Amino acid sequence: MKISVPATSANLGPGFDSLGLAIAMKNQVIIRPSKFHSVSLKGEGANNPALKDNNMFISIFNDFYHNLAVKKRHYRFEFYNEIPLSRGLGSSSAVIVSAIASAYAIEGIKLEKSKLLNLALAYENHPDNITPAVMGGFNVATVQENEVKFINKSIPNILRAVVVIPNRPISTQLSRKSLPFKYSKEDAVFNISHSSLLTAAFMSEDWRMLRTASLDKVHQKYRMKQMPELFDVQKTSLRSGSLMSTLSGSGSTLFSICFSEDAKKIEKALKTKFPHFKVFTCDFDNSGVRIEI
Ligand SMILES: Nc1ncnc2c1ncn2[C@@H]1O[C@H](COP(=O)(O)OP(=O)(O)O)[C@@H](O)[C@H]1O
Ligand SMILES: N[C@@H](CCOP(=O)(O)O)C(=O)O
Repeated sequence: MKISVPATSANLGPGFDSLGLAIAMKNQVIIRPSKFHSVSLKGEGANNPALKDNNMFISIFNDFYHNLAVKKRHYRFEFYNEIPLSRGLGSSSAVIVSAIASAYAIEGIKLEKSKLLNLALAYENHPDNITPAVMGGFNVATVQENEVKFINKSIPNILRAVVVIPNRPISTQLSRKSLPFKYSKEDAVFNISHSSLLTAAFMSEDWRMLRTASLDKVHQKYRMKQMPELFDVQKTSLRSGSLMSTLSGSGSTLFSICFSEDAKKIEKALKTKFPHFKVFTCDFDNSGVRIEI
């Protein structure tokens, strides 16, 4: 059995804890029955001892498998990870979603995507990464009475993502602690109006509106201060023709959206100016979690 889950970019500027989309970069796990429990890791995190000794996937998988399995078996888990850890590309959401989906699929129990999403919420209480990880595409999500309420839309292939991944991680948990406890009414109104405009721009495919709509006063400036070079990455991307450029999740990745024909030029400008960062162009993912039995 093979499960794959896409990387995600959350917030998209003003939509803190609410907006997110999926890109065509994924983590995959192949699970086979085996005589003993065993784990192999390739790609991102392969040299991280924490992922071998105390793997978040295995512990979440066990939470569900022990309740669902009629007859417990041993498995070999082969992980092929493309999503870097703690770079703001939803690595933890991908793990949560794939672990829950795997436990159900291995027992042959059908799991609706909406139920998977609500189960994932117990492990990550903001829905902006888990929703695109499950659904793919662009998503607006909120949580009401422990349920994710969301609207999803596919992203057309006239658009590309340009991704800049710094060599330093930022932990989501710590990064959230660097944010203010209170905001002024002006900042709240600014973000509500921009987030609404950004959502309307995605829904009506008014891509020229993204540049104005993606401005934010709630989180980016506080977080980007930890890595001031990111302000320069953002400026370079916008000057080179991006439609929008925002901190991805809690960082440290800077995420830009552009018309497909502009992607190479933007990628080249960013690679030239920031040779120490990983820069690449990527498609969007409109499918979300995939299970192949
Ligand atoms: N492929 C993986 N396998 C197991 N655990 C992972 C994997 N990727 C991420 N994690 C867990 O998620 C944590 C990173 O989560 P977080 O700081 O929220 O970063 P991100 O912004 O990438 O979601 C890691 O420290 C690790 O515990
Ligand atoms: N809304 C969250 C998103 C965190 O995304 P991640 O990919 O950095 O885990 C936040 O801004 O903290």
